[in-house]
Formats: sequence, C-alpha cells, structure tokens
Amino acid sequence: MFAEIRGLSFRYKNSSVDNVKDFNLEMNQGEVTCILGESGSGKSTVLRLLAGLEFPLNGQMQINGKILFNEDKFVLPEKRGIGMVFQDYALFPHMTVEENIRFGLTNLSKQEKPNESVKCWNLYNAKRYPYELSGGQQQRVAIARAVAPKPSILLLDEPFSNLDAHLRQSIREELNGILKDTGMTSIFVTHDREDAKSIADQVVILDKGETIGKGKAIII
Ligand SMILES: Nc1ncnc2c1ncn2[C@@H]1O[C@H](COP(=O)(O)OP(=O)(O)OP(=O)(O)O)[C@@H](O)[C@H]1O
Repeated sequence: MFAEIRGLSFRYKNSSVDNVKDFNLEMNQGEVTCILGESGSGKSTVLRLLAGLEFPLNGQMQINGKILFNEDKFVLPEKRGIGMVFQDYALFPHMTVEENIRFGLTNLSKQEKPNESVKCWNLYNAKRYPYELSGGQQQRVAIARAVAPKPSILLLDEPFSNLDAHLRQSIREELNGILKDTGMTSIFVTHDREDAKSIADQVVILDKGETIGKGKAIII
C-alpha cells in the first residue's frame, strides 16, 4: 500500500470531545481520495494532522514506506514532502506568479526537475501579481505551486469553495486532468458531493470526527 493512516485521533485543547476519532485510510499510488462531510465534521483537522500542523493523540501514518508519525516519531511539516492547497489560494501577495511557483521548488534538489505539466498553465501570467488575477486564476496558480515540487501526497482543502458554479466545474476538470497526468496521490476535502463524484477514486464520509461511510458507491 502506497500510503496508510491507522487509528488517527485528535482533540483540540479546549474541546471536551475528540474532534477526530479512529481515522483509517489506505491509498494506492495515484489515487484521489475524497473526504466528504458537513461543516465541523473534522475534515480540515484530518488534513492538518496529515500535514503535521497538529500533533495527534494517537495513530500512525506512512507514505511509501516512510513513517511520518507514530507513537515514537513525528516528522516536522516541512520535512514531510506534502503539498497543500487551501480554499483561500494562500499565494504570497508580494510575489509574481512565477516567484510564487518557484518558492515551492526551493526544496527540490538541483538534479530534480519540477513537474512539467503545470508550466503551460501559467506562462502568460508569469509576471503578474496575485491581485491582478481572478479567483480562478489564483487557484490555478496555487495548485501549480503545490504540484510543481512533486509532493508525495497533495492535500486539498475545499479548493473550489470560493469559486462560482461555472468556474468550479472547469477548474474541477483541470485539476482532475493534472492529478491523472502527474499520477499524484491526493486527498481532497469537500462538503460537495458533486466534487466527490467527479474527482474521487474513493470516498470517506466524516460526521462529528467519526468515519460513517467508505467507498465511492455510497455517494452515487
Ligand atoms: N482551533 C480549534 N480549537 C478548538 N476546536 C476547534 C478548532 N478548530 C476546529 N475546531 C472544532 O473541531 C471540529 C472539526 O473542525 P474542522 O474545521 O476540522 O471541520 P470541517 O469539517 O473542516 O469544517 P468546515 O467544512 O466548516 O471547514 C469542529 O467541531 C470545530 O468546532
């Protein structure tokens, strides 16, 4: 199995209940997993835990044989080789498109080449600043920045939620193409069943931190 999460649980400091309970997931390489759930179900918290932005109560995770956390080990976020895309694009406002994308490449060794598939997206916007771009263009840049350094896993937290329905559909298709072309293993968080239907190979449904369903068939 390419990536595996076992028995992951977590509670925020001021919470009286566990916000993530016994979360388990197995992923094959290149597979797109969608975590689906209502607001407050714990979707973003799961991503934060995988990225290393929170410290789990219990559980373990490995990607491609490398342990990211278990009872004895906790790899720091910047050492995990995980890419993230957020709903608010999170581009550096003082950097051009090109500089934003290059920033993501600083961890690549000199011999490694960035993911070619993102190049064509952004060439005509390379010298522009985020404030000169539409929301959809900004989100394309954010995806390109996350994909370019070839992360072992790409995490996407509601990446379309700030886009209107038409744009949502076209960027969904573009993202789908990029994920398939690059063979990137990814976890995608959404509250929208249509996102899950059109992109996911497998679906996990969360409710109050608990997994209440698994498998793509449950949403079709
Ligand atoms: N910093 C925090 N401190 C305490 N509780 C938190 C914190 N962040 C989130 N929570 C709580 O943890 C639970 C899960 O929140 P989370 O943001 O992971 O849900 P979500 O499914 O991603 O929601 P949304 O779709 O609205 O982003 C919620 O009950 C939330 O109130």
